[in-house]
Amino acid sequence: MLSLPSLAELTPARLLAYSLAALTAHSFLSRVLKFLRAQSVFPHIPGPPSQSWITGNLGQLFTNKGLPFHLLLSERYGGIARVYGFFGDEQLYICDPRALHSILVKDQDAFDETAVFIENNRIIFGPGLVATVGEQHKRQRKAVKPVFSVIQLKKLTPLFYELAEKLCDVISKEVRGEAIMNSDANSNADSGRVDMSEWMSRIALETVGQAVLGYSFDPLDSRQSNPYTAAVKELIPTLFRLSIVRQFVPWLTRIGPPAFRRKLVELVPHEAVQKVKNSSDVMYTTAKGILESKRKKIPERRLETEGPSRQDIITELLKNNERLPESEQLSEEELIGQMTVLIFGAQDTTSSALSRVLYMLSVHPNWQDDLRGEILEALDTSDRDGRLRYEDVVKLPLLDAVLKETLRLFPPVPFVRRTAIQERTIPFTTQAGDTSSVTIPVGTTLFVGIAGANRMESVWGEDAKEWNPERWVGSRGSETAHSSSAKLPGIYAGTLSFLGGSRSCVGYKFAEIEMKIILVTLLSRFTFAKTGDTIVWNLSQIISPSTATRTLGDGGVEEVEEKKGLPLLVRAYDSKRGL
Ligand code: HEM
Repeated sequence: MLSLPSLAELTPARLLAYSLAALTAHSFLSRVLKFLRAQSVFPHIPGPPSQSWITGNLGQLFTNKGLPFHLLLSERYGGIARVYGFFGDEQLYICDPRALHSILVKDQDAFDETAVFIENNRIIFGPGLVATVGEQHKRQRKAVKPVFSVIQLKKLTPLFYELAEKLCDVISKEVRGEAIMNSDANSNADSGRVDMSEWMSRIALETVGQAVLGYSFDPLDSRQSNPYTAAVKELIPTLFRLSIVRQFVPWLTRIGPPAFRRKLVELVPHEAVQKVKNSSDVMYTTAKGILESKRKKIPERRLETEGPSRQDIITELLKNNERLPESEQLSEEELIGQMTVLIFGAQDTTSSALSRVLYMLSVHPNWQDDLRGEILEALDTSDRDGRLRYEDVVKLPLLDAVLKETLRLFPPVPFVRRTAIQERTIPFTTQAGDTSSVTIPVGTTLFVGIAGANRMESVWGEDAKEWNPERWVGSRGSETAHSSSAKLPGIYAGTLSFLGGSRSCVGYKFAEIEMKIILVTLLSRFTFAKTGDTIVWNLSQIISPSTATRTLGDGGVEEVEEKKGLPLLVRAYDSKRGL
């Protein structure tokens, strides 16, 4: 029989363990009661049936094969669909431009990041931009935004080139090595099979490491990666695997002091939880070390004059921070938080976008040829030793079109979530094209369907689901930019790929110029073609490519084995022969 402990047996640890159990049971029971009692909060909003009475549609939304389900929601149910969370909790999946304008811009103070997002990020990254809300977030944005100015990005342009050129040199070596191995085997003897997503991931981390922290994580010259690289790479997929468990983090953070919670996490016998804890520790310790070394240089005023770190973003941030009134300054922990968050926010997103561009160009060789032609012509007329100026790179029309179209159709972050912190009635357009509205009660979870919104026919026209960079070129380009009747509230080319409003991507201009310089450099030196592999794009909060191989397993059952990567046939481009 279960017996209650006597008072003397109630040690602090036991008390906390009982509190945790009581809290979880209370939350579970109140949700079950709500589920049993509830009438629909959104009876007029269509949506898919719940898959499970415990996890609703969460299993379909948070799986690495979930992207088709995300896209299906807007295709089948229009701009607003009802989906289910835990125990019948009704949530809204929103792609409608007017509704999104309310949520992200007009009524943005009424809709904030979810507690799950904030609390998880606070534990993993510390109190940086993605782990704060309200006034604290506003204060941090004010301090961080200026360090991504065009002036600062222009200063970083030589660094972007330096790293892109280094990347080309190592890829050249790899291609030559592969070509020698293939020389008597096939007709592609001068091309090599190269995993371009691996290289895009490494260049993205090295670029953000050097440009943001003034720190080299990966000299791009060996297969070895340092503990920080491994930590950053493992973090997003591991966190995505824990998506459903992470929903409970906001309750868990109410239990006991941080030291106790840390002990609890250490005791959890789960490989993924321990991986997240280790990644978080490595990122924190590295960022703290870098910040300390930069701080030491401040009194000696050596920050402006030292080697490659002279233009990095954290140095700028430290200098700006010193100039702010004390009440607006970022604390030490907030600065460490920004460092980790900037690296984390920049790496997988940029690498995903670059991989997708290279893949699309290998699927559409005509576009690849035209784009290379544009780049070579610009380089021919440039007097800058094989490099274009910031202003010239930004202006290349085909490059701009290819990047915009790829980010529109394949946004690396296909959705984010928000929670209503104040009740609001927001407008939307029904599937029949009528104007309607929906009242969103406090506590409702909303999905901002970035990928779905970026494919809405009402915004992008009948060819919304096609990859067609032409829509951004010439007169059609200005139509796309200006004359659409329904507009999305995004900061980048009217797409939601970098979101919009006060929590939009702070590094989008950085990402844009970085990606353009990497593409200019790669395309002027190589051609990219498809291999025979089947490429699948999986969701782990951020989209990434894998190869899928079908085999016949025991009993003749077909099995699919997936391996992360994007192999492409890479060949050195000879500008004289045009090959
Ligand atoms: C193709 C590349 C990128 C894409 C598609 C992208 C996309 C996004 C999106 C969708 C958000 C909103 C997240 C949310 O609300 O939950 C975001 C936020 C953010 N991004 Fe990016 N991003 C990219 C590159 C970068 C880079 C290069 C940096 C930094 C150097 C960066 C730093 C951040 C930060 C700090 C935030 C949080 C902003 C805030 O909450 O105030 N991102 N990004």
